[in-house]
Amino acid sequence: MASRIGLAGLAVMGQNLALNIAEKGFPISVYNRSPAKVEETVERAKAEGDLPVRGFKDAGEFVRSIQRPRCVIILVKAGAPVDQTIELLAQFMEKGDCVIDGGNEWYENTERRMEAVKAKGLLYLGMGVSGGEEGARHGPSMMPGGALEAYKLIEDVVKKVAAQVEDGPCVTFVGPGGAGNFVKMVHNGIEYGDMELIAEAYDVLKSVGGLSNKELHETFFEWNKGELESFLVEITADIFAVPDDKGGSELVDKVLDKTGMKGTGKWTVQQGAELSVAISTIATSLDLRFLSGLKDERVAASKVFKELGVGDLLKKVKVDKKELIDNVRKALYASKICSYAQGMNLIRAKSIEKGWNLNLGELARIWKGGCIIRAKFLDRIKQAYDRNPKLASLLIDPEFAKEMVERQGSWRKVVSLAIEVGVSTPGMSASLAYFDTYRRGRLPANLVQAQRDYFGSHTYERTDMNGAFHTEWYKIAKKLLGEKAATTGELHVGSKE
Ligand SMILES: NC(=O)C1=CN([C@@H]2O[C@H](COP(=O)(O)OP(=O)(O)OC[C@H]3O[C@@H](n4cnc5c(N)ncnc54)[C@H](OP(=O)(O)O)[C@@H]3O)[C@@H](O)[C@H]2O)C=CC1
Ligand SMILES: O=C(CO)[C@H](O)[C@H](O)COP(=O)(O)O
Repeated sequence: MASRIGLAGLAVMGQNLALNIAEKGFPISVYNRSPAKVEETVERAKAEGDLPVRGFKDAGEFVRSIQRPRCVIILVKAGAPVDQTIELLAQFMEKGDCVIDGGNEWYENTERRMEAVKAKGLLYLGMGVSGGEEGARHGPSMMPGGALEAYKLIEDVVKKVAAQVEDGPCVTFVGPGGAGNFVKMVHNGIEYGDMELIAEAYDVLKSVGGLSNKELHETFFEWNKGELESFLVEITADIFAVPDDKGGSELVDKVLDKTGMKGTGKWTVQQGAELSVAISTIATSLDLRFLSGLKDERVAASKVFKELGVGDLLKKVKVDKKELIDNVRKALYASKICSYAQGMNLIRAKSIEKGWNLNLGELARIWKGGCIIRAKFLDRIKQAYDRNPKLASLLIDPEFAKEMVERQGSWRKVVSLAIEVGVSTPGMSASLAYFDTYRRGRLPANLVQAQRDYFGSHTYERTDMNGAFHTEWYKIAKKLLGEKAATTGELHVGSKE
């Protein structure tokens, strides 16, 4: 009997997603470039409950083993491997069949491929999948975008395979074109932000508060019972409890402080710049990955500044641990709100640019389970956008605005304390600065505009009348201040260039 669906690419994600699909009752054919992974997957399928998985080492036999219209999920390395896999499989696919790329792909590649396969009569979906190994195996969050007609071909499968939350499966048809990949990309940008903010909370608690790994485990464990309840806080609590199997204390202390990355966070920040959307918390978390990479430089710099006395700043503070833990919890929560607000604004900006008509509330809903950023407060983010789909920013949703105001005192204390003792909290600081900038009706941007007009005749607008204005700042200042300088000798005129 023909399989309901096929999956090509049997590394971490593909292998686990294939077993998940089979376990949900959909017979599946699997294929991988290197045959060893095909055997491995089939063996796992047997061992994990005699699941209906059929392995193929020949691409043609693989495609022909699937019921028509054939749907094939591809889960290989993003970029050229996806093109090569499509080229291989498309030879055997027929009009009406559907290719679904489940990788972390650049959305424009999806749009290009969608057009390319259309010539052969094939349908195409770019479906971001989140949840890592565990999620893929037992229920990920999935973000399919492309042709609705294509989504309808796999809707029954993905709805069963996705993580299930109280208001449905964590999958939805995101939108046309590369919308699914774009949304997954921003999900990953938010993931970077969350991880950086959690790391800063850890640093403050450990470096300033002197918490042991045991205390850190207990703190994060407790936090996970409240407003911060989330997958990343949960796994952080676990990490502090894992001993080093090579001896000594906990393993986390032996992990080199250099963060790796595959690219989706960088794309998110590039898109922020492209669309003129401030995503400073997310951008800061990317910068911190760059700075973490400069391990040798940082070690050398720490010696230079220690000799000059900066390394001793920490010794000067005494903190109340309980109060610090409470303040850091509130600072982390408020910072997270800023980060999610930024990510959502980026998605909306893209949606407007591309005419995708994305539903932010529904996106928050499908992130409630299965994915890496799953968190209790996503339900409230969903509600905020359901209440007002045109909400300019999460920050001004009445519920979130109130929460930020309630936490701003603690937030400021944590950031000030960190600055005082020289422990950097760039993500929390960037979030606080974002909040403080966004909530101010008047910024010093008037001075920047005046400077631009002074040196480049770029013109400026006025607060009290319409139109573009230019002032001969230099000439006026020279005349006015030059005269004064001549008489008092106190004032000086700048130069035009
Ligand atoms: N790992 C994770 O936690 C997550 C990964 N993703 C994304 O899912 C996708 C798959 O990720 P993952 O499972 O980690 O696998 P990898 O990204 O490590 O890719 C390995 C797979 O790609 C195949 N491959 C590599 N080059 C080629 C090629 N030129 N032609 C054909 N196949 C090729 C490999 O085949 P072979 O065995 O023959 O080398 C193998 O099946 C990626 O886009 C990734 O970013 C998304 C969410 C989470
Ligand atoms: O997509 C993912 C989770 O959602 C992957 O785990 C991704 O690899 C994470 O990004 P990076 O490797 O850049 O930290």
